[in-house]
Amino acid sequence: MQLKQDFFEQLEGFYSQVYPLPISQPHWLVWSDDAAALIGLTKPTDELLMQMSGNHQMPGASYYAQVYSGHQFGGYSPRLGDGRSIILGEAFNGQDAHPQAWDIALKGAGPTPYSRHGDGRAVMRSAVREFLASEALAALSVPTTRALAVIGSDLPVWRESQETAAITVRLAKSHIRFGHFEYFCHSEQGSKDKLIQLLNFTIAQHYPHLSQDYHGYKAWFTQVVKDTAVLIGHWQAVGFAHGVLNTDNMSVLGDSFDFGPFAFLDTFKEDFICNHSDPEGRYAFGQQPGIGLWNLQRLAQALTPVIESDDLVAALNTYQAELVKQYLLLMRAKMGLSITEQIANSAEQDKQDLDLIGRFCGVMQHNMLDYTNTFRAFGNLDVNSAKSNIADEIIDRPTFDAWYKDYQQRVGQVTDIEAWQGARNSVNPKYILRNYLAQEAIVAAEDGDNGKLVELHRLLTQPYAEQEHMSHYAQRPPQWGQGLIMSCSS
Ligand SMILES: Nc1ncnc2c1ncn2[C@@H]1O[C@H](COP(=O)(O)OP(=O)(O)OP(=O)(O)O)[C@@H](O)[C@H]1O
Ligand SMILES: [Mg+2]
Repeated sequence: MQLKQDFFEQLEGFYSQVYPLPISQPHWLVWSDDAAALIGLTKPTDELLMQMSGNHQMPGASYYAQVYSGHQFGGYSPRLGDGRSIILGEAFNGQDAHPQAWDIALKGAGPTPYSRHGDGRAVMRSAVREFLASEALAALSVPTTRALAVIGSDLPVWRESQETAAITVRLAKSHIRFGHFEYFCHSEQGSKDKLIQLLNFTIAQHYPHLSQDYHGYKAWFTQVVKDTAVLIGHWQAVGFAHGVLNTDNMSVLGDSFDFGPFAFLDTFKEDFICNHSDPEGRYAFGQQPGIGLWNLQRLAQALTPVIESDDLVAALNTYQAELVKQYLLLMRAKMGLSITEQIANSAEQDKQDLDLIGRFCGVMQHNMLDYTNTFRAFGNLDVNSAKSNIADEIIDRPTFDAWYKDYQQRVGQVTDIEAWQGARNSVNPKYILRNYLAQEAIVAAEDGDNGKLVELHRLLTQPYAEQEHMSHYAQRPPQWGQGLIMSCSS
């Protein structure tokens, strides 16, 4: 692993230098080999543990917290910033010819100038949830930040009751959020130069094919619109609810970012709310596409000193089509709706397929079916047969049967049924990070046994594989774990 310091060296005034406060009795709770490989690390050594828990200094690290603001639940917070996350620099695998650099951030490393009333810490349950969500989404090919490890400690922290602190070691291609641009537009008014400096840096680092001029800025914003649409298309298809889609939790790269009260759907419910602090459902599952656009509008507003309104609006107008395109691509694969060139270019076919998908979602909702398991059942479906075995639990049979007839007609006669089923199993996961599974792993870890956590992480790195003796992890939640709503306190 090697470290560079582009953000730190080139963007003075965009962060505060601050050192982690050491934690006592640090220990590795869980580690991701896959994430480690991204930056050329192989194993969790004792020295890395001391460095990433803030007990030893890491050679070449800079230690800083970035400043940003953001719209939270619709209202503008003029100054947020990393209140509990300290970035060490940009790490890369020195062996690669063209390495991707990843910021290393210690989330929960202690107070910073942006901590306001917070303690700068993260509790173990939230550090574990961030780790599992990052690595599970990555294994599902959903754009996301990554997590290298969780470091446990015996440091007490207070939330509703006493808990212990932990640190998630986060890897992100960038930590630049919509909120960074909002800060330099609204909170540091008159700092158009800084806005442009940040834009140029972002483009140079992450979009080197774009020019650092008006033409490039426009193209860049159009790309952010697209990447955000693609991200949300992924979430809607995989059944992921983020829970806190404030603009300070939106990465400009379109990666899933900041995992708090998120949930993967168990029972399909369009208006499912996973965040205890969101009784009105601003961030309910089905609201995410609209919220993605609302957040992009806030980013657009912050860019008005640099980009003409007409150009911003033109870019925003591409959002819906991009999202639908991505969603259709993924849903057609999940359901085995073939895509020929003719289909790919037919707006009428898009409409018909969206209707077919929507009717199926209606069936799932009405019959309270499990989202993941219902799609996984397409891998056993004899689609040539007039009788479907997708789900036994369907109560409203006539609606389903009518749907199934139309579905069969769209799919047509399948000649190689095994190949067709195999293709479904390669895109419909058997294992997802169900909230109750995370909860069971956390409770065991709080009792000093991280075995379940390690096993769950390993399982989720191969979500499409059958994995012998693991089928119990694919079960719907027991009663206590149904519709778990997480609190924001973390
Ligand atoms: N325990 C804490 N101490 C200090 N600041 C905190 C604490 N918890 C949250 N914050 C700050 O409150 C704001 C909103 O928190 P939010 O939960 O969105 O982010 P986060 O989970 O802390 O971090 P990130 O967005 O980097 O993943 C951020 O500025 C965050 O740094
Ligand atoms: Mg956040």
